[in-house]
Amino acid sequence: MSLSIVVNFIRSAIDLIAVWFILYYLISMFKTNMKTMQLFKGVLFILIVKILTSLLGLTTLNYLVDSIINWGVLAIIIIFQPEIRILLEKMGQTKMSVKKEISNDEKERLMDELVDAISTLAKEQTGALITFERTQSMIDYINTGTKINADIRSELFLTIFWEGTPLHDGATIIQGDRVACAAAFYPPTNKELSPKYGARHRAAIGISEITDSLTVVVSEETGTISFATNGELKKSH
Ligand SMILES: Nc1ncnc2c1ncn2[C@@H]1O[C@H](COP(=O)(O)OP(=O)(O)OP(=O)(O)O)[C@@H](O)[C@H]1O
Repeated sequence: MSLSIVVNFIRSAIDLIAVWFILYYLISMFKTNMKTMQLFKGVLFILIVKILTSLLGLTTLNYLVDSIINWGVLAIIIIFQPEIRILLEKMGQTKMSVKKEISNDEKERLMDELVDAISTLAKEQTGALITFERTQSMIDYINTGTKINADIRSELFLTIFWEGTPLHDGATIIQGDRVACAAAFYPPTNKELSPKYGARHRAAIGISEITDSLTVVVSEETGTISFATNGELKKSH
């Protein structure tokens, strides 16, 4: 008898700890993404209403909440398809396709090219958005732009972001030692930002909320260089 009580207690404890871990994991993944955080709050609200309507016996309201839940699941899957994919990728710790080894000399050359490009863009006040792919694949966003697959060269960035070219609108994505694309479109953030930040900075923060990438933004208005990662924008000094 007492053994079954102990077994039941252990079972309940494992159950609770597992739920706690799942919730903690989901919240820590969602907290940098306003869109998914709002969804999370919405789902929590509906669940609370569902529990209350069941407890209080409010049958009509309960029926309404049930319908919202049934259709809502389908709507969430459709609306949040990209986020769900990223979530599953993160859970499975899916890494990018096999990375090419880059020698130290080559890394140094790439750095010089990038520093040269970004400082020239800033000096000339040419607006730019350059994203570095990290562990999560950026392929969905590369597909929104024009594929380039070019070597990293300072002149290439100056050409891409020159206002006279159709490619200057949007973001350039770097995968390893290659410039994968130009003119990519990012979902902008919904965060409240200072009015001095427009669509370019919103796009940079937006992509950093849903991927682990790093984005460099050069402001056309001020020539300021900023970096967006993990849903945060930091100005360079
Ligand atoms: N969702 C987006 N994805 C990618 N690029 C975008 C997006 N929205 C805007 N851009 C880029 O930003 C440019 C407009 O920037 P805007 O002037 O509105 O932003 P800003 O944050 O005020 O930047 P700046 O300081 O350079 O003026 C567009 O021409 C386009 O190149």
